[in-house]
Amino acid sequence: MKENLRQLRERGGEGGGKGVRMAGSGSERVAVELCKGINGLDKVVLRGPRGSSAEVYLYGGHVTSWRNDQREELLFVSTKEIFKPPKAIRGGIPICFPQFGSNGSLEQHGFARNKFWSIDTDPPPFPTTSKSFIDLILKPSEEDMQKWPHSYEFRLRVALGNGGDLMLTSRVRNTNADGKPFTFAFAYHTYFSVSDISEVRVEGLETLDYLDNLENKERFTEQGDALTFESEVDKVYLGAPTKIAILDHEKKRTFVLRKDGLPDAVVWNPWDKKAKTMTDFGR
Ligand SMILES: O=P(O)(O)OC[C@H]1O[C@@H](O)[C@H](O)[C@@H](O)[C@@H]1O
Repeated sequence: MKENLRQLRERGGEGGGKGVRMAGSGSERVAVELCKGINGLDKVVLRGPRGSSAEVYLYGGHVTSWRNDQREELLFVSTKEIFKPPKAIRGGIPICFPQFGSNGSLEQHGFARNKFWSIDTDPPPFPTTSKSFIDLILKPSEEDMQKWPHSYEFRLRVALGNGGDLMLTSRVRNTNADGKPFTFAFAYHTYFSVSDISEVRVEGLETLDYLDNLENKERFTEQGDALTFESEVDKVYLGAPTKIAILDHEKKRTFVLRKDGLPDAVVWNPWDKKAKTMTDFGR
């Protein structure tokens, strides 16, 4: 990665950005490019060898785009999103940290999605076969420490695999001077782009217990086959398997999610009524 970043700094990329070109591919695609996004915010563009790409804003450490080899967008970002800090970006992959939802005294989903992350120039080793990846880091400011008195380093690697798969890896290190332990919650709050929601089903969560956020977090057991959507859904599935699939019949596309070290899975769809109350939510 050091080499990757050194090249990123030293070579000029396209569009006024800084980039590293795909070695030996014969193509002009830049594997990692730092450039300006909407409202001049810094973003990193990752490009795979056959057309796939991803975009990561340093604001929020937020993935805002993921395209497959056919260059189809796989993530939803609201058309009403204004990309103006300190508001969190609506869509893509918000990072929830150190709190999920309203389960604590901090703002909803914690503060990491409202912070400017940095490019991590010297991350601890983490092997990858991909050339298209970026390491970001978030450390608390003094103001953050007033709200949440723990010192940490949150490292996020976003990697685009050679087959166009997107992989996010998070590492949180306790840097408290006295070594005092702390607890935190963490989630990737991914917005997948789907067609007609009535054509979508989720496999892998059936028969699990869940906490229903629409029923005061009461615990229920999921019945029946795969999950389908007929109204607003906001459920936390407990002890979810490592593999979950989202099948979109209309688009004839399946997302296969693999997770490691994250016990639960949240399914949220605001449906039309709640979506209309969210000023930044639009297709
Ligand atoms: O609007 P936010 O803060 O990004 O949260 C989106 C949704 O996130 C879900 O996880 C919450 O359970 C919902 O209640 C919330 O509406």
